[in-house]
Amino acid sequence: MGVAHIPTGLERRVASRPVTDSKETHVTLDLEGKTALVTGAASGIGRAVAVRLAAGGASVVVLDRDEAGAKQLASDIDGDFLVADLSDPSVIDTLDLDADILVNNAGIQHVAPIEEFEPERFSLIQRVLLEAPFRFARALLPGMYARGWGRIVNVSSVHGHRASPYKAAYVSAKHGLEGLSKVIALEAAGKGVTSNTVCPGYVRTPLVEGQIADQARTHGIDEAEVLDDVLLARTPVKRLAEPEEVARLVAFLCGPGTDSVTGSSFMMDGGWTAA
Ligand SMILES: NC(=O)c1ccc[n+]([C@@H]2O[C@H](COP(=O)([O-])OP(=O)(O)OC[C@H]3O[C@@H](n4cnc5c(N)ncnc54)[C@H](O)[C@@H]3O)[C@@H](O)[C@H]2O)c1
Repeated sequence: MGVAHIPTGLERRVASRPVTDSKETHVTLDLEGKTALVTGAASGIGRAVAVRLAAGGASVVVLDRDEAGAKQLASDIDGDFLVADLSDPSVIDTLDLDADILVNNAGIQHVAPIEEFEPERFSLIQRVLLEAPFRFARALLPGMYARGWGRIVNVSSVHGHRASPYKAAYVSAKHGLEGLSKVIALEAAGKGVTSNTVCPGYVRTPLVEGQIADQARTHGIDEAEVLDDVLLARTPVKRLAEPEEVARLVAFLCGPGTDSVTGSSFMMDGGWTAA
């Protein structure tokens, strides 16, 4: 995955757009005594989710393939870490897992026309984005059922609901994740366990920065044009979301008192799909 950075000038321009709702919300999360497993938590959205759940009182297990990042965050939030590469999701079955909250967040992206999309890369993206969430749910649901309480939040995407060209693997995996999340919700209904998806549009993280760089290369234009003419052109609020905004919604769905909120998808796309 590319980790190119948005050029400084551009970053300044985006940052200068006001975030009108950035004030801390006063929703208190009572997650004392709960354990949360957050995948892909060493960076971006997963990191922000792990920080927020820990602030709400949960014991957080940070899972990532990035050992240094996972270790550092676990130490910062007084949690634990697990190093696992989900490109082989069968590794999940070898871990001794138990948690009240599962946030399936780890993700990768690749942009190419179908005729140039290597099948191995297509299947890698399905494994990380779809098979791993299935295996995590399979491993954790029995414990959640036994305790009569559980929360599963799948970090999907606008692309779980609509397609863009050149993202065959990502779009199909995220559509699959939407279906998986609903099946889990139906099977878990009445057992105190919920399953939902959150569907961000564009969020300022290394993944989206890599995507900007990829698209600039594919179309032979510069990164500032990709940001303005592609990403922000689709986003009525005209700015990238911040990982912490996504984390607020994820944390709400992980909290108590939300048993009826299940089998749903929550768009967080700055108005993109409303248009
Ligand atoms: N950034 C966006 O604009 C955006 C928009 C919609 C959806 N999403 C989704 O949000 C989720 C998080 O994305 P992000 O933008 O924070 O990305 P990111 O690149 O900042 O973080 C992804 C994390 O996943 C980990 N990861 C990737 N492959 C892994 C593997 N094989 N095994 C273990 N860990 C692995 C990475 O090490 C990294 O820590 C993804 O599922 C992504 O599809 C992001």
